[in-house]
Amino acid sequence: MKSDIETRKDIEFLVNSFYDKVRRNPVLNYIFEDVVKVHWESHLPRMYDFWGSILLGEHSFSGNPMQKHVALSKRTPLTEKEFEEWLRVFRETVDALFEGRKAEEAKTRAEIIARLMLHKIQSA
Ligand code: HEM
Repeated sequence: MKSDIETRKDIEFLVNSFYDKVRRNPVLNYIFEDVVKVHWESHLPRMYDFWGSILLGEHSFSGNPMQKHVALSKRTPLTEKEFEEWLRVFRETVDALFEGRKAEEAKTRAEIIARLMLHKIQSA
């Protein structure tokens, strides 16, 4: 049986596994590699902090993801298609690795945030 997301190590495993898949994903990869040329060494720790704050109450993340993604959408299309694919890969990653209340919460929170982001992008 799989266990739930409980520790910072679990968060790191989830985030690393998710972005391993994103980096092999034809819909999403070019945004990270070609449009933004993401520095993975700094992006991944920010994402550990983001999810650690949401799921473990860490208070380690400070930033403005909404504003960042609105700005990103001016450089490359971020539509329902990209968000659906992001969520599909995220759900698939969570379900492959974890099971439990926090795992469910991760998927629900991702969906709520994605919906809000898309709404902000469409009304920007
Ligand atoms: C179409 C879907 C998405 C794409 C293509 C995308 C892409 C990106 C990119 C390229 C960055 C910038 C990395 C950098 O500058 O180093 C970023 C940052 C980030 N993304 Fe997304 N993202 C998507 C959806 C989401 C969703 C749904 C969430 C939350 C559930 C999220 C959370 C974040 C956070 C927290 C950051 C860091 C912001 C910061 O550094 O202040 N993203 N994303």
